[in-house]
Amino acid sequence: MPSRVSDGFRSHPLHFNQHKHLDFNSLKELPESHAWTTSPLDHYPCTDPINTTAAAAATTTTESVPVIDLNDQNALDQVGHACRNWGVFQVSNHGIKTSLLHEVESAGKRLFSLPIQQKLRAARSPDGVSGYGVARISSFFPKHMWSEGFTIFGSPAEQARRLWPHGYSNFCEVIEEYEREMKQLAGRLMWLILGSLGIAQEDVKWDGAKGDFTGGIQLNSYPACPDPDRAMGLAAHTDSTLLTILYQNNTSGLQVLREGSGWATVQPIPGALVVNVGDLLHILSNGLYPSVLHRAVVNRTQHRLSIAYLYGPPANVPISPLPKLVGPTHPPLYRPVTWTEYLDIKAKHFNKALALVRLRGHFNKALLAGDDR
Ligand SMILES: O=C(O)CCC(=O)C(=O)O
Ligand SMILES: [Fe+2]
Repeated sequence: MPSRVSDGFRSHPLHFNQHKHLDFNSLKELPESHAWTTSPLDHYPCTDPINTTAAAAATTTTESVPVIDLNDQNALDQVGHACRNWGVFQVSNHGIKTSLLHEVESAGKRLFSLPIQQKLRAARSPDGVSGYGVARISSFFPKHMWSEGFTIFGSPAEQARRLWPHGYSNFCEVIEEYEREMKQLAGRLMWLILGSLGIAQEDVKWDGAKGDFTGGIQLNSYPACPDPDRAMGLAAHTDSTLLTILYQNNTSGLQVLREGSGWATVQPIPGALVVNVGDLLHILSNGLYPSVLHRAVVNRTQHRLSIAYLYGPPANVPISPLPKLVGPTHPPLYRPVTWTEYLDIKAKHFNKALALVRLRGHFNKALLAGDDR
């Protein structure tokens, strides 16, 4: 990860010793620290206070997230429709071998099944990016989440060596291959998504780009939970990425908020990948493609694993609404912001970040003044 992107995380250290590291498998009851007083399923932030309809819906819906076959000749139109109406879709025929998906899944399982003391040897440091720990968004919520995570930006070797001093090479090989393949797929998906907005490669200038588009891997583990209705796997959030590609094992848990309808479960489809619009694509598209609010719920019997590939632009490139999408009747809604700067704002203001880079000066100041963190 380019150092300047990691600066976005480092400027707001997360103090993990405030957070409880649990040995989830040994617990027969949900501890108070993890029991959400109101149903956690009703607890979610409003991403964009200007848009209150999203915040009004707390119910669930049986509607299904679109599934798109990338080999379908109508894939471009389907992607456009899904991004505009959902901010998320599933893809099949994406070119990633099922065997690689299975390998990365078992690498994740191997990691999370280690004894807690061993995992803590690779704990993410308070101002660090990579390693084992609780979700970064934990500090914004009064209760802990029923999950553990492992973040990898850059080479996995340093962290993997701490976990398995004598046998880390297989883990690293799998992760590195997964990173390479995901980066390629993410690039392809980004141009497909932009293509669906009528944007070609020559329409976009990545000003002053130093370095490459890049990504990181977030492994998430959600152990079976003795009291799932009072627990939260991962609280509602949007991703601070251009886009995220998520592989989930055969256990459901991911839910996305469909505006006007409620929370829709993203049913796992063997071999398929979930693609969601992140905050930076929301900005590039001038709000046409919404960054989707999503969360993970847990269940009583099955362990769930998910692997997110978090894709973003070169750290120093200002991201702003694309010129082709703005005009006299469509003024730009967001100011330019680099990935590093955006991560910094998100680390400090979480769900208010997108509203804070929105071009409404007086409104943003009011938001900052009312910041309740
Ligand atoms: O586990 C999931 O399904 C969601 C994970 C997620 O949202 C994330 O890692 O940002
Ligand atoms: Fe996410």
